[in-house]
Parts: sequence; structure tokens; C-alpha cells
Amino acid sequence: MAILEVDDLRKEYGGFTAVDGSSFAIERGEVFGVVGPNGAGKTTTLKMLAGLIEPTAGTAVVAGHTPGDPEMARQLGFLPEESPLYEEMTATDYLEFFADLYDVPRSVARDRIDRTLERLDLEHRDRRLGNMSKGMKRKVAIARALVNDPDVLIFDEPASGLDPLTTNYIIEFTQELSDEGKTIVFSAHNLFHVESVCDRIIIMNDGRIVARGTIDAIREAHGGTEYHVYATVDAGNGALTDDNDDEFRHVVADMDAVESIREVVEREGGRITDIQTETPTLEDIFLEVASESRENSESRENNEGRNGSERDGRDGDESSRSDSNEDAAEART
Ligand SMILES: Nc1ncnc2c1ncn2[C@@H]1O[C@H](COP(=O)(O)OP(=O)(O)OP(=O)(O)O)[C@@H](O)[C@H]1O
Repeated sequence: MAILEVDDLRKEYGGFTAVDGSSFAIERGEVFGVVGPNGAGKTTTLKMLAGLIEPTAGTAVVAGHTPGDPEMARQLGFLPEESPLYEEMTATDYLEFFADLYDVPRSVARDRIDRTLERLDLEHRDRRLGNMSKGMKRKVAIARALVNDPDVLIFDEPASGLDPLTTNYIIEFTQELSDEGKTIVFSAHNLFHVESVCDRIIIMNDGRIVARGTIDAIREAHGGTEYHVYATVDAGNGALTDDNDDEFRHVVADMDAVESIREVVEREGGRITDIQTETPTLEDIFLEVASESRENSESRENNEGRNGSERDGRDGDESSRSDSNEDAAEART
């Protein structure tokens, strides 16, 4: 059952649309990735889920409550991208202060804070926050998101700008929280981290969701694994040659096609010299999706401009071309 449901969520700033009608549902216990280039609308989406920004339209329901409802705040832990801390306080004082705000009994809070900081391997808990390193501060911010023991966590760039060791702790800790049954909305630019912790993702661009699903399903929708068959003769399939023209590379999508190439090559008296597989990384897919989405927006803008200035009977053609571009983009969402 979905613990978090978002329906046609939209945020406009003046005439600018930062989030353009997002809809998705997250199942209890899932780690759900929100990825996209700078300015895609990720943080705006997460802040609307956390009740920190009022949507212009649409709804978000977290554990049966709408953002801003005090009961929802009890069930939610939000780690913002930037987390200013009270520099004069120690980590322990700071976290106890927030536990009080959530009415967590002192003894429960102390135990929870101790265990969380222990698991995050935070030393010098009585050092002033202002004197802590960036990584230590990030761990305190994570502990703050957990102080009320929420069911749902929203982590915006939890490990950005940290050293590899601290990053590793935080990514492993996220995985452990998921294993314990927490539902986590996870946004990060490091797609390797996204791939290692997320069950499903959405890819956003220019405020819109341009791809969604499990990483495997998205990979499949974007060509999946390619087989590169190298042979001494050209078996067709638009084979490419190397600089010396003495080897032909045939790129195909499945093993049946590999076998067909083998048959033709052997019939022609040639031989297969190598077969390699290439699976796109999430980064490859991300770059492809972002550039496709940019081309679609440009084509939409061009068509709108042309339709506005040339109302001479050709509008039907242009708009149907534009629609098919949108259909192609939507088919992948
Ligand atoms: N308060 C605001 N007023 C006007 N525009 C805003 C405001 N907040 C965000 N935006 C704009 O909305 C768009 C989406 O911003 P958002 O911070 O959600 O992107 P993001 O995907 O999180 O980017 P990044 O990866 O760089 O953090 C950007 O173009 C941003 O400039």
C-alpha cells in the first residue's frame, strides 16, 4: 500500500513553473530516488512533500496526512540539502532540543540519539557544532531527521560534498534504515549512490517527470544491453568498420540477432573475433533522457512559435509532430 501519494503536484514562482504536474506513489519500505539535472525541480518537490513549500496546485499525502498537518510532521524526517545548525550548541544538546519539540520523552530521546550517533560513528559529540567538520555536521543533521523515529524519511543530497569514507557511512546507513523498514525518498546527483540504494526512481527535467520505474526497467526502455559482435566480414546490420577496414562491428540487441550474424559470417567464410556486451549505466541513461527532454521542449517551443506566427493551414501537421514527440517522452514515464 502506498505510504506517500503525490497527485498532479505543481509549483509556480511568478510565471516560472518549477514543478509541472508530478504524480507518483511510493510503497511502504521503498527507497524512491528523485534524480535530475540542476534546476529540474527535485528540491522543490521534496520540500512540498515535507510541507515546507505550499504547492500551487495538486496534492501530496504522507502516511494519510497532508503536509503541514502536525501529525504528518511526526511521521516524517526531512534532511534538507543545506542544513544550518545552531553553531553554539553541542550535537547532543541540539538533538535533545529537537526531540523536545517532537515531545519525545527525554530518556527515549537520549537512548535514540546515542544509538544513532554511534551508528553514524560520530565522535566528539560534546564539541560545539560550529567547530565540527562538514561531515560531522551532516551526520548530526541526519540524526536530527531521525530524532522522532519517523516512518518516512526524505533525504535531499545526504552525502554531497563529503569525503569518500563519510559518504560511504551515510550511504550504508541509508541502506540499513531501509532494511529496518523505513520508507525513504532519496535525491542525489551521484547516480552510483542512487543505483546502489533505490528500488525505483523518477528522472525529472525542467519540472517534469521524464522517466520512471525500476532502474532495470528504465535501462530496458532505453535500449537495454547491446551486443557488439566483431567479425572478419560484414554481415549487414549497418556494421561499422575500424580504421583498417579489417574488422566489422555489428551492434545488436539480443542473442538471436548475434546468432543470425554468426550464420551469415560463417556462410561468407569469415569468423567472429569477439563478442562484447555493453549495458548503459544510470548515468548514460540520465544524459540521454535529459537531452531527449531538452530536444522535446525545444521542438515544442519552436512549434508554438511557428503556430503562433504562421496560421496558414500547416498548423495541423506541426502540432501532430509535436504530439508524437510528447507521446514518445510520455511512453517512457
Ligand atoms: N523561491 C524560488 N523562487 C523562484 N524560483 C525558484 C525558487 N526556488 C526554486 N526556484 C527555481 O525552480 C527551479 C527548480 O529548483 P530546485 O531547487 O527544485 O531544483 P533542483 O532539481 O533541486 O536543482 P539542484 O540539483 O541544483 O539542487 C530552478 O530553476 C530554481 O531556480
